[in-house]
Amino acid sequence: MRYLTAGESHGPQLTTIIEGMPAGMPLVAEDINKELARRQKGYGRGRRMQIEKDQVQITSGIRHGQTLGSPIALVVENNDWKHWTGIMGQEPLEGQSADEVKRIISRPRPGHADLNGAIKYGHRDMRNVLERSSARETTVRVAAGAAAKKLLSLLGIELVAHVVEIGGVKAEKLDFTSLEQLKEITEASPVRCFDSDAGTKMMAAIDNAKQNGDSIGGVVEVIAEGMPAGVGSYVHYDRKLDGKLAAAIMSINAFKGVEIGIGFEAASRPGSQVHDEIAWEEGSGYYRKTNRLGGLEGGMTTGMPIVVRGVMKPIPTLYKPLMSVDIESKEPFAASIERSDACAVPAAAVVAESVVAWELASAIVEQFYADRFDTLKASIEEQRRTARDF
Ligand SMILES: Cc1cc2nc3c(=O)[nH]c(=O)nc-3n(C[C@H](O)[C@H](O)[C@H](O)COP(=O)(O)O)c2cc1C
Ligand SMILES: C=C(O[C@@H]1CC(C(=O)O)=C[C@@H](OP(=O)(O)O)[C@H]1O)C(=O)O
Repeated sequence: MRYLTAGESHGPQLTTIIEGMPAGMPLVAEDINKELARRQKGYGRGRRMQIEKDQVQITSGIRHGQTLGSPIALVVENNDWKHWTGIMGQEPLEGQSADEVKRIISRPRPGHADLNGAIKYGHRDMRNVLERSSARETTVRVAAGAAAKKLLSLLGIELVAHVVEIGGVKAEKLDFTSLEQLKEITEASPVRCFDSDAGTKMMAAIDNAKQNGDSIGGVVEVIAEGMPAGVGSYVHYDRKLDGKLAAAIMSINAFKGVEIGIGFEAASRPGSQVHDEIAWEEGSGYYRKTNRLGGLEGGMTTGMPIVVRGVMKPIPTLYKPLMSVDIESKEPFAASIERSDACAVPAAAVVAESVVAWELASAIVEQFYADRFDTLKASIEEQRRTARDF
C-alpha cells in the first residue's frame, strides 16, 4: 500500500491518494471524520483549529460504502483558504506589487524548515516552504491512517495513542486495564493523558509556556493489540517492521526520537531484565511473560501488543522569537512570528496512531493475499491458527 499527499496549509484543500487497499472493505466518510476530529482536539493549540472543521470528501475508490480496489482519493478543504486567496492564489500577480500581496517571509524560524527549504528550492519568500512543511499536512495523513485503522479493526486489531509526557510532566499512573479503558479516559482528557493529575499539571505547563511566549514538547505512546505473530520480516533491512515504524514516527513534523517497548532504557539493564520469556498455553499457544520489547523481535511481530513511543520537540514558532538573520539584509533579526500552537502533543498523538496504523496495515497487505478483503481476513485467521498450533 502507498499514499501520497498534496496541499498547502493555507491553500484550497489537502488531498491524499491511497493505493492498494483491498477491494470489498467497508469504509465510509464517518470512519475518517471521527479521526479528523480527534486530531483537531487538544489543549495548547492556536486559533487555526477554531477556523477549521475538517471533513473528508471521498472522490474516488469507494462505491456504496465499500472499497473498489481502485485508488481512493480523499479531500479535506481548508476553511482558512478564504482569508488567503490573494496571498496564496494560483494565478500570476498582475498589476500589484509582490510585497503588497504576498506577505513575504525573509526571517527564518530556528527549528522550522524555512531556511533549509529556501536554500534547497531557491525560494526567497519562505512562505513557499512553510506552506508545505506545516503540519497541516498531517490532516490527510490521519485520513489515510483512518482507512488503515478501519482495515485493522475489521481484522480484530485495535490501536490507541496517548500522551505520557508534556514539558517535563510525566504520567505516573498508567494502570489501565484494557485498551478500551485507555481510549475512553484519554479521549475525555484535554491533553489525551490517562493520569488525570499529571494531565492537570501538563495543562498548567502549557499555560505557563504560552504566557512566556514559549512552547513545549512531549512524548506520545501508541499501543496496538491483536497483531498476529510473524508479520514483518528479518530477512532484509527494508522489510523489518520495527524499522518501518521508526521511520513513520520520525516522519511526523517535530518528532525527534522513537522507542519500541522499553527503548533507550534497555541500554542500562542486563539482558535478563530486557528479553521477554517465552511461554505456551493450551488453546492460545505462545506468549511472552512480559512485553519489554514492545511486541517486536527480529523485525517481526511476536503477537504481544506493539508499543511505540515518539518524542516531539517544542513547537519552533515562538511568540518571543529567537534570533535569526534576515536573508535579504543579512542583519540579525528576531525570527518571523506566524500564528502558532504552544503545544501540539495531544494532536500529534493522533497522528502517531495514524502512521502506526498505516505501517501495520501495509505490512499485513504486503504479506498476505490482499486484493480482496474477504480473502485477506481468511488469511489472517489462518495465520493466527498457524501461530497458535505451531
Ligand atoms: C500537530 C502538529 C502541529 C504543529 N503546529 C505547529 C505550529 O503551530 N507552529 C510551528 O512552528 N510548528 C508546528 N509544528 C511543528 C512543525 O511542523 C515542525 O517543527 C516543522 O515542520 C519542522 O520539521 P521538524 O521539526 O521535524 O524538523 C506542529 C507539528 C505537529 C505534529
Ligand atoms: C493547521 C494546522 O497546524 C498548523 C501547523 C503549523 C506548522 O508550522 O506546522 C502552523 C500552524 O499553522 P497556522 O499558522 O495556519 O495556524 C498550525 O495551526 C493543523 O494541524 O491542521
